[in-house]
Amino acid sequence: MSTIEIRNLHKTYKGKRRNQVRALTDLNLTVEQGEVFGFLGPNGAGKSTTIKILTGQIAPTKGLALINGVPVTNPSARSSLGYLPENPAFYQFLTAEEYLFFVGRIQQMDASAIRAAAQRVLGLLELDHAARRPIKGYSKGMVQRLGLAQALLHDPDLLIFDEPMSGLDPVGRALVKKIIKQLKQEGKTVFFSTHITTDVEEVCDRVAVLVNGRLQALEAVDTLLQKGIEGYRIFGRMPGAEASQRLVSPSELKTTLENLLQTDFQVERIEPVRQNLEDFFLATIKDSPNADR
Ligand SMILES: Nc1ncnc2c1ncn2[C@@H]1O[C@H](COP(=O)(O)OP(=O)(O)OP(=O)(O)O)[C@@H](O)[C@H]1O
Repeated sequence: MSTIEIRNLHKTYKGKRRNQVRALTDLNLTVEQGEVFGFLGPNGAGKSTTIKILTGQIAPTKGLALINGVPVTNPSARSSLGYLPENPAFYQFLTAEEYLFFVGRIQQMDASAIRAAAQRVLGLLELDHAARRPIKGYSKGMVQRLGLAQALLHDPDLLIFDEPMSGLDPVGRALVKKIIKQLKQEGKTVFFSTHITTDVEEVCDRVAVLVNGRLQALEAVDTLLQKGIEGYRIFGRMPGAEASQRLVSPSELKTTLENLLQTDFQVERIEPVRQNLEDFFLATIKDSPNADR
């Protein structure tokens, strides 16, 4: 059974004066246990809409979403779910410690479990120094990190993060990526939306690209990077000579190496020259027939 299953999902928002917005059209995808899954798409692609459906906040117009086989309309689907919304907002007058206590109570944790878990997540998100300060004095990055802390508090098996790196500086982004990798090592499933391709490239097993509410691509990140290989750079030197390098196409690699082995050229290393995920993402959006952002 898949951890997340999305079947033929459609969502149309009804605007004023019959202005309808079609946010999702026939979306199908599954996320398996232990996967880190990147949900990539430009602004307005339908990422938050999908996440709001998965977390039971809005209903789809048509189709079905399941968590561990349970329809998301059933609250028990969310029993082991940690969720970070796109723009987390908190009671400004509470301290982080107080807020986490409030969240822990909602998760039906007892006081001593909340205290231990709060200490753990505040440490993980590097907020321990500010734990007793009112949230109103927090920077944007601290608010985002508190959003992640509350999602992790009850140690859920599935994490759904809507743009987890949003508003974070490079140090904060690196910290969140490290946490996502740790979650994977613990066997957790992570589904997160973003429009930043490097975040996906560094931490995700698979990526789905959504454009104007339609799934345009769904691939393993490794496969994508492998597919994007445009050539190889061979580094080496002739005895006593300066180091040199040459660029060959994938089809030329074998013969070039065979020819080099007939000479005294010493091959020092071979590096693939490839498109990155950003190139793939931009090409996917460009090729999309309905890219009218
Ligand atoms: N409550 C709503 N009422 C009407 N239209 C909406 C509503 N929420 C979202 N939309 C529209 O649905 C489409 C998808 O929006 P959504 O927020 O899901 O995209 P997104 O991929 O999360 O975008 P972003 O990266 O900018 O957050 C957009 O055209 C948006 O304007």
